[in-house]
This record gives sequence, structure tokens and C-alpha cells, in this order.
Amino acid sequence: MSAKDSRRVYGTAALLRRVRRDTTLSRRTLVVILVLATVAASGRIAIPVTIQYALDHALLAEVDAQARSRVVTVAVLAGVAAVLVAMVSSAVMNHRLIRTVEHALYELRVLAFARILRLSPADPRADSAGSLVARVTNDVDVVTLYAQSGGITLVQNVTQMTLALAVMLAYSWPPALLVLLIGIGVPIAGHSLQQWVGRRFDAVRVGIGELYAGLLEMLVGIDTIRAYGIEDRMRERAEARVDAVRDAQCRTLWPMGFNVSIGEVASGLITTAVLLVGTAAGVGATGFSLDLSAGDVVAFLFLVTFFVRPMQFAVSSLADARNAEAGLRRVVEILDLDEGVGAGARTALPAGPAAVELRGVGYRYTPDRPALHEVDVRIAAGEHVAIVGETGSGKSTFAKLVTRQLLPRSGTVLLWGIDIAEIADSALTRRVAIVPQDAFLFDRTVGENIALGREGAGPDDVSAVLAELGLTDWVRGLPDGLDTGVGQRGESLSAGERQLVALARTAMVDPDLLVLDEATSGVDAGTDVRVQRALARLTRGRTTIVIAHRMHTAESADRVLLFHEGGVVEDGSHAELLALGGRYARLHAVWRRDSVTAAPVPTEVIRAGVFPAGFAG
Ligand SMILES: Nc1ncnc2c1ncn2[C@@H]1O[C@H](COP(=O)(O)OP(=O)(O)OP(=O)(O)O)[C@@H](O)[C@H]1O
Repeated sequence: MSAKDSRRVYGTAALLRRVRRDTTLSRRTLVVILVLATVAASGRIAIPVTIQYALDHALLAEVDAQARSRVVTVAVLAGVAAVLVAMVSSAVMNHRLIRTVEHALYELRVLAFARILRLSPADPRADSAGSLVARVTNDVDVVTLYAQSGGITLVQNVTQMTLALAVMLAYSWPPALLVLLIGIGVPIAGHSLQQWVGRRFDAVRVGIGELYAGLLEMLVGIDTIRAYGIEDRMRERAEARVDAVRDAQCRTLWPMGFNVSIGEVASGLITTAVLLVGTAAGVGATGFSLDLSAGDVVAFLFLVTFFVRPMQFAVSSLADARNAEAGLRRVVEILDLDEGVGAGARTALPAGPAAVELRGVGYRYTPDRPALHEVDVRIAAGEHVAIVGETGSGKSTFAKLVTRQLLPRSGTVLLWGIDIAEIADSALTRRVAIVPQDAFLFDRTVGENIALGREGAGPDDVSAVLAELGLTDWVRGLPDGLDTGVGQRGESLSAGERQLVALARTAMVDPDLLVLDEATSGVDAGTDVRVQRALARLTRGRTTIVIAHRMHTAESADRVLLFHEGGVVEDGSHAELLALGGRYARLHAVWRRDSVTAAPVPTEVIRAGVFPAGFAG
């Protein structure tokens, strides 16, 4: 069983209970729908009863013409009234049912979206983005479609069958019992078939999720696909996923076919059994008399039809129900995923830059290999620390732990001396910011992207922040200034410009702990100077942790932490670590050689540096 399969598995009843728990779907609404369905079914069932009444008390009875016509008139009027009542209550029930289901699905969709936004990046059960999208779009739609067609008729059919059976029992219990036995036997006999259908539809829904995931990945990576000329290979992969969905859908055909025939066989069985028992009783072969009038027989046969038809329909639409159930299950499963990392309730935090402490912190993404182990580090308030180390040494994991994107599997992370798990989300996001290497920009204007950093921020706040970071001239130079659109994911801006927007957005947050993953992408010298200046101003007065990819960043930090194989192996100032002559000194020598032989860093950039030399908080 894979990690993703380890989610809670919901049976139909548990699934419906879960939906009721998470939505405002009330028991009262369900009762009202059931009452309306019963009234509608009663209206339909009343027809055979009126026919029986007319037959027994007028058409086949020895009464005078006046009495006959009175009885027929009453029967016809009652029949018309019953049809009208059935029509109106059926319409109201349909409306209620669709509205209720739509509302519940809307609520589920909203909840699922909210949960996706708060998903823990470390939850191994979380799907890829595309598959999650499929869950809140396609899977919800399948349920909606079913509710609007099969769901309504299922409610109507089941109520009609129940009522028809009750009236049949009132007419004559032996054949009614037979109908009941066969009626109960059908779902029991078809149980494994239903499970078979359910499994096949689960596979279809998973396949559709994977198809979405592949499509989304291709759209996001379209530039890379074109750049490497791998369109054909990607198309083949996409086709393979489309084929997989088609095959999964084809595999539902056999069980669905059997499903339909089960309904047909059952209805044939019921009709034949009733006729046989009726005839046998009529000729005295059963040893008992059914004692039925001609009207009763006609009414009974009508009622059998009223039982058999909906049963046939209900059984054949069970396949659609299984598909909808599979979709609903995939939506509900999202709600079971870890809701981000545990947010506490503490909102009051000490003022000023954060002191950071890790006590015996360990983290592993997979059970077999720790990404970090037994890390003990104290970073003083206002200190500027550079994190260096080879790729895969645990730098990003460390950054995620101090910003609570991950919670430690062992040990404790403390900010301002408080366990990070106790701090409320709102407080943490106001005081702690992380700037990734290539920050994500939304398809809005430069000004709007920056303003996102602070709730309620307007153009004046944005301008003030830009002035603070020395970026006013840069924004003025953009085609439409602050109103310049950045395009999808910020594609209309250069990598350096995207960094500037991200830095300004972070400055809006005005955090007391700043964690930066230094950009490695090539930025032209002019923009780089701007970036470094903005960084120098942004980091001033804040505890800053930088994952350093540049030599001068480590050189100018107060302190350097060298990571190796998930642990801090060297800790000290740049000078101290150089003097130590260990890993850092060797890494630094390689950096130095590469920066001389490959791309010399402009002196103005070195002077600007993230941590200007000599600056200590
Ligand atoms: N989401 C993940 N799932 C599984 N393993 C992961 C995940 N993220 C990181 N790892 C593993 O954890 C270890 C530490 O990764 P981490 O990203 O912290 O290293 P890093 O020093 O930041 O590397 P880089 O400089 O390349 O970003 C690596 O072995 C990495 O393969």
C-alpha cells in the first residue's frame, strides 16, 4: 500500500456521515425531502387504488347507473388530485434536493480549497497539484451531475418501491412477501458486483486525477519542454495517460452491463413469481386462497409494475451512483490531509527581532533517510547568519523548520524563546517571512503584488516601501510604473526584477525574522546591484538567515553555519571558519576559484553585499 493509499477508506455510510458533519446539510432538510418524496410516491401509488375502487364498486359491481357514475366520478377526481399532488410535490422535492446537494457540494469544495491552501508540504499523502485540482473540479462535478439526474430518481424510486410494497402487503401479503424477498435478494446478490463496479470507478477517478496532474505539469513546464524539444516525448506521456483513463473507463463496462441485466432479471423474476403464485392460488394449488377481487388483482399488477420499474432503474443507475461516490470520496479525502503544520493559539509575541533556537531538531521526509538530525543552534536576536553547504545537506529543510513550513519530527524550534508550534498562524505570518529563490508573482500589477505583503496596503504604502529599499527609480523606469502587469507567474519581468518585487513585498510584511534563499539565477549587473542594495536595507535590524549561494554573502555575515549531511558541522564567523581550515575553508576556496575563473562578481555588488561588511544587526 503506497503512502497515498494510507488515507482513511470511507464506506458509503461513513462517507455520507462525513459529508453531513462537514457541511450544513441538516437532518431536517433530509426529512423534508423524504416527506416530499413520499407524498409524490403516494400520489402515483393512489392511481391503482382508485382503479381498484372503480372496478370493484362500480364497473364490476351490481349497482345502478347513478351509483356507478358517482363512484367513477369520485375515482377519477381522486386520481386527478393524486396525479396533481404527485406532480407538485415531485417538483418541489427535485428543487429542494438539487439545491441541498449543490449547497453541500459548494461547502465541500470551499473546505477542500481551504485545506489545499493549508496543506503541509511534508504530507506524503498529498497529491500533485493537478490531481488536487481534479478533486475539487472534475470529481465534484461528477457528484453534481449524478445528483441532478440519478440521485433524484433514486430517491423517488426507492420511496415509490417502499410504498408500492406497503400497499401490496395491504392487498395480499403472500405475493407481496415474494416481491419483497426477490427485491431484497437483488441487492444482496449484487453486492460483490457493486463492489466490483465501485473499484472500477475508483480507478477511473484516480486516472482522471493523474491526467490533470500531467496536464498541469506540462503547462507549467511548457518553456522547458519547448527549450529541450521534447514535445513528442511529452505528448506520448500525455497520450499514455489519456489511454489509461480510456482503458479504466472501458473496464467499467462489463460490471455496468451485468448491473443492468441484474435489474432486468430481477424484474422478470418478480413478475413471473407473482403471476405463478397468483395463478396457483387461483386454481387452489397452493392450499390457500388469495381472496382477491378482480379490482385487487388489477391493482396488484399495477403495483408490481410500480415496484419493478423503479427497481430496474435504481439498479442500473447504481453504477452512476458508484462513480459519484468515488468522486465524493476523493473530495472528502482532501479534508483528511494534514492541515499544514500545527498552528498554536499564541498571538502575543515579544517585540523586536526574533531569537531563534533549535534544540535537538531532526526531520525526515522519508522514513529511511533523515534530512536533518540532532541540530542544536542558537541565533541571537538581530544576528545575520549565512547557511552554506553542499546540495542536499539540509539547508532548505532548516529554513522551512524555522519558518514552520515544516514541524520537526524530533526536538523543538523556538522563536523568541517560544515553541514555534504554540504560535498562532496570524502572529507568525506577520513576524516571520521567507523569500524563496524565485519568488512567485501573481498575474497582477507590480504594485498589487507588492501590496499583497500587508493587508489593506494602498499605493502610498507601496511607494513608501519602494523608497525605503531604494527602488523608486526602478519602478519609475517600468513601462507603467506600479501599474505594470507582471504576466503569468511574473513572466513579463526579468528574474532580477521579480526578485525586486518579492523583496518589496517582504518589506511590506516588515518581519522580525527574515529567511532568504539567495537567488542563483543570472541577473544583469545593474539589477544585481539594486537587488543587493535592497537586500541590505531589508535585512537591517532584523534577524536574518540567508541560504548563501554567493561567496561574499557568507563573507559579510556575522556568522556562518556549515551544513553537511543533515547536521551543522562548522559554526563561526567567516574568518574563524577560514582559520579552521576545514570544509568551509575548502568550499570557500572552490567558490573563490570559480568566481575568478567563471563570472567575476562586480566590485560594486561586493561592496553592497547582503550583509554590508562590519554591520552587526
Ligand atoms: N519533499 C521532499 N521529499 C523527500 N525528500 C526531500 C524533500 N525535500 C528534500 N528532501 C531531501 O532531504 C535532504 C535535504 O534537502 P534540502 O532541500 O534541505 O537540502 P539543501 O541543502 O537545501 O539542498 P539544495 O542546496 O540543493 O537546495 C536531501 O537529501 C533531499 O533529497
